Amino acid sequence: MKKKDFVEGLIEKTEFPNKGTFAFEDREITVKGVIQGQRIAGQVTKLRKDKAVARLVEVLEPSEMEDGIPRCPHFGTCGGCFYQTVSYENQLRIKEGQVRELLKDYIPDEKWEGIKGSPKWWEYRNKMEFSFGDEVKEGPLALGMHKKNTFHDIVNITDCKIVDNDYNLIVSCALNYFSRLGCDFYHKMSHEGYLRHLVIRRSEANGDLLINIVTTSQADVDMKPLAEEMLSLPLHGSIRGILHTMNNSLADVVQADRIETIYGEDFFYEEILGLKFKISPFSFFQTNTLGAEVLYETAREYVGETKDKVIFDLYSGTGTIAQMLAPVAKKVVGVEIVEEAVEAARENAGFNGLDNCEFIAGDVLKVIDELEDKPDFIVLDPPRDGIHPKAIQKIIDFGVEKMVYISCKPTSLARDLEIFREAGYEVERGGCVDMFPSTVHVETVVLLSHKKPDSHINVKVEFGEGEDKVPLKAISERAEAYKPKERVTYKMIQEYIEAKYGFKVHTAYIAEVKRKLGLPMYDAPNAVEELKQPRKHPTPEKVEAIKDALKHFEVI
Ligand SMILES: C[S@@+](CC[C@H](N)C(=O)[O-])C[C@H]1O[C@@H](n2cnc3c(N)ncnc32)[C@H](O)[C@@H]1O
Repeated sequence: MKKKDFVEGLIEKTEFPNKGTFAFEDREITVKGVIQGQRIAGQVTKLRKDKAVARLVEVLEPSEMEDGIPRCPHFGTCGGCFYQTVSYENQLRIKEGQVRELLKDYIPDEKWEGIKGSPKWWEYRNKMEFSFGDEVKEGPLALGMHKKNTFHDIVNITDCKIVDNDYNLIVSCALNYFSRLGCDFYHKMSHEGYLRHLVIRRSEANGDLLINIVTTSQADVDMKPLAEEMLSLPLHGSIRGILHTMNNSLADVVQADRIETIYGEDFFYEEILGLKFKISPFSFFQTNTLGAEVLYETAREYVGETKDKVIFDLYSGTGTIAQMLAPVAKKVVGVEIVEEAVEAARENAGFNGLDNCEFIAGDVLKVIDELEDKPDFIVLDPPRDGIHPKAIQKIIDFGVEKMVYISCKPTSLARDLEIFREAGYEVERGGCVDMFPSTVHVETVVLLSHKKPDSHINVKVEFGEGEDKVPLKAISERAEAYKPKERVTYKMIQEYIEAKYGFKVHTAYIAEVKRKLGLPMYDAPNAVEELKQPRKHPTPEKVEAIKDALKHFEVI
């Protein structure tokens, strides 16, 4: 086999999010963007001894899991949905299987509680970010989603099925307006051009819409006529506000240098589990409102009894979880990095009549050191990349008995669970909630609990000389033998090695040698370092020196 060769095979299994493998000649071939059971053709891009990586060229035969016709005319070209040909039941089966496989070392079968589906499979999104660009290089202006497997090309969206049709009408209206005016889109490479994104948010509770047109300030276009055209569209819902955000940053993210309200207000209201939330243009809110109710109910069940407890809601967004728990807790403290979301959370707590919530703006990693309260319980709901390893260590240092971790990326969760496990936490309950039908994404919720002894036994003894009595001398001898040894730190090992061998060893190397020897890792803050440098390994000379130090300190 050579690079660029064409290979063919039946996808035997896939791992999250959609990476499949099949056997070809004597190699295991990995290919992205496939479904278990598909027969595919690929082209080899990387070659190793008994493995290869291929790029998907064509799906030759569908999988047995694919029993539907895609609803959306953009399916296949648009980079948004992936599973439209798969029945919803099978989508859940695939996602659950992938998460189970990924977390099998952390969640035993008896602790796994399955996957819960989204109440709505279509038109479920309450927010969509469309991008301006072109469908082909130098082509006419386009507005829609990124094409599958590309960063630059856009597919015009006219009939997206995972949003309400109001979104499609607004997108077409904006595209027509800017095309008529001959406006150019912002080119990421040259940083020239005007139009960047169109972000639409919609309340599931009442259909209200908030429209945000994001541009650079490289042109001066009158947005009022566009607002009037949008307001005359035959929409199901009513437009609550139309905003124009100026963003001149080089990064391809929706953020604001300046926001102008063209029409109405710069917020709208959403309802979840009977609570009301004010949502502003830049604050995080779960994108599937009804799915979020299922997620939050699952989390609430995992949290359990909250009476008289101080709860930390870390990565709190607009404070949804905090406010759901506050009515039956002593106090809830939310920490969130987006200030606007924190302001909204405070305001929301006011609407909902809650006076035992405190919301703090800042990075969890830093704010955590300044918190005055001590938590009895912690809820974690970090962004996709998971929790900063140093923040995990600080969270562990609170020493709470239980935590709930909600994750929107199971690979990040698996990485973080390793650190929690090393600190003595194990998963007591775990399951998935699907908030993103037709896409590869899925939420996972786990309840972490600090390990306790399995059981206690009571033994009655009498001390002294004579039958059935335990002599005091024997006790003192035994106590000497069982006296806990001095805790051997990484620093002690490093100093020993430097003094004896004259070189330094990284804590990550010590951790690696300890792990290979099967030693307990509860005391390993260096897991952090290890994550940062996953590819480096100690030389045999350093391994021997570390083992020697471990023997010296009677660790082995
Ligand atoms: C997955 S969302 C969860 C929000 C909220 N729990 C909810 O359900 O709506 C993650 C949140 O973490 C916030 N965030 C990201 N990095 C952060 C950090 N370092 N410190 C605090 N908040 C952060 C994001 O702004 C976002 O609101």
